[in-house]
Amino acid sequence: MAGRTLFDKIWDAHVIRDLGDGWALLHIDRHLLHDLSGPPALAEVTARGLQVHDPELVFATPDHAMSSQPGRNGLTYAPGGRLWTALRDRTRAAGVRLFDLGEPGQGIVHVMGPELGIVLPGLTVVCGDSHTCTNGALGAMAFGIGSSESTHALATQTLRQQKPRRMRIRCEGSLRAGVTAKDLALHIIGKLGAAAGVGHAIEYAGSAIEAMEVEARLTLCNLTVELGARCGMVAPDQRTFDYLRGRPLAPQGDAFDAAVAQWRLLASDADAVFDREESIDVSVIRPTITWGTSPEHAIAIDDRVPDPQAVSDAAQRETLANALDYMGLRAGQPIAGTPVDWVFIGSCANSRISDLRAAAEVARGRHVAPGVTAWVVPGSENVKRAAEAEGLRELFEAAGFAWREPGCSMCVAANGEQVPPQKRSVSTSNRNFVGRQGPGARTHLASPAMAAVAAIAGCIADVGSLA
Ligand SMILES: CC(C)[C@H](C(=O)O)[C@@H](O)C(=O)O
Ligand code: SF4
Repeated sequence: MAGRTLFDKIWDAHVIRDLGDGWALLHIDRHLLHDLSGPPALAEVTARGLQVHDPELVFATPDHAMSSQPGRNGLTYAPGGRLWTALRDRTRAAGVRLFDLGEPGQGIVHVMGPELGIVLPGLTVVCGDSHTCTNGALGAMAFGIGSSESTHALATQTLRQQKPRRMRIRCEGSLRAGVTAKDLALHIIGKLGAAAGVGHAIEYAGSAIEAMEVEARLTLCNLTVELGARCGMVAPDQRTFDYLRGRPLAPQGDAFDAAVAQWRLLASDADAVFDREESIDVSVIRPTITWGTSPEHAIAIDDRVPDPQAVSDAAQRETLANALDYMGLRAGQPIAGTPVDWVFIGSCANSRISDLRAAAEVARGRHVAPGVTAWVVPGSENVKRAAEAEGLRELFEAAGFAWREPGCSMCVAANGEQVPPQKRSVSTSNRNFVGRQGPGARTHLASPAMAAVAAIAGCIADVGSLA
């Protein structure tokens, strides 16, 4: 028998029944709920006269529609208040554990799952949210699902799924100073295109991944859905085990060591065959930022925005021209030096403690440029408390950044916090779609260090360019 990939091994271990044609009924180990997708799925279970099958495998937290205003509660943003109340009522009725506002554990769902040890190697993890792929960084098979799937999973703890093709992206070499997992992710999407992963589960491998801290792997896997793949993963290794040891919901003591022995077996076999293989030399990557309205519109900081006239395909030419127009940029202009109005440091892509430290390193002893509004929104209550304990809040506030409460905030503007029309934002989030941060808002995706540099410089600028 040919060797198996990491994905194959987890898939095989969860098949309850082979349904033919590549379809199978899978056992689901963890189901995460947030304030937008959780309440309707829970309501539908009840409406059908069903019950949550395994409430102890389901975990909930409010994140999307919650105000990030200091001192907020669930009602501060009124439309979110209805969702907050529904999530509280329905999780309580179903016996599902809720990590509520102000409690350790609350946060962006894809930040709190790994942080609490809810997500573990080898598990199947679902959530009604496309960035569930983030969790694959721990060696889990994690993917976003739709609302009827969420209802199905709540009622049965199973899901009917079609096995995706397997793709491996080998990342070899060393990242240059100032180049992060975010730059790598944007570089990969820019190079392969936003549809490269459609129909595939992606495994990131190679020396650059082995050298990468777990939080950086979470960032990389987070952007997998922007490659079109539902699932991105990294084989669990010693870094993973060290990250997970002692997490409150991970196995403890001897049980943890026994689990590690099993987790070590999950890595793809040396003779495993992937349907597609890509190779990236990470040593050539420069700090990377998007110029347009798709994550694939990624360029190096010292590049120029493209000229649509140089593109032969008419449809592609129009897409680029529209993106330039929306973004208020001129064909061929250097991206560096473009003035910015807003900076958002947050989102499930980049709001963990290592992200905040990277931004703080830039902000230390400097000040946000006049006319720039800069926010730091920690990814979770635990990240917020850890950052405050090490003085990052004071550091950011002294530098003129606003320090906010944890949640999705301006990543998707579902809590009413928006970048104003035609204003330009550098954001550490993962989507720069038209209107993503508010109607007419212009979003440039970048790393935390790049975002902090933009806040200080008042324009898009290279990391390390500050005096
Ligand atoms: C609102 C939610 C369902 C959505 C998602 O699925 O990803 C959001 O988190 C996003 O990032 O666009
Ligand atoms: S932070 Fe942004 S990308 Fe992540 S779950 Fe929230 S809205 Fe989606």
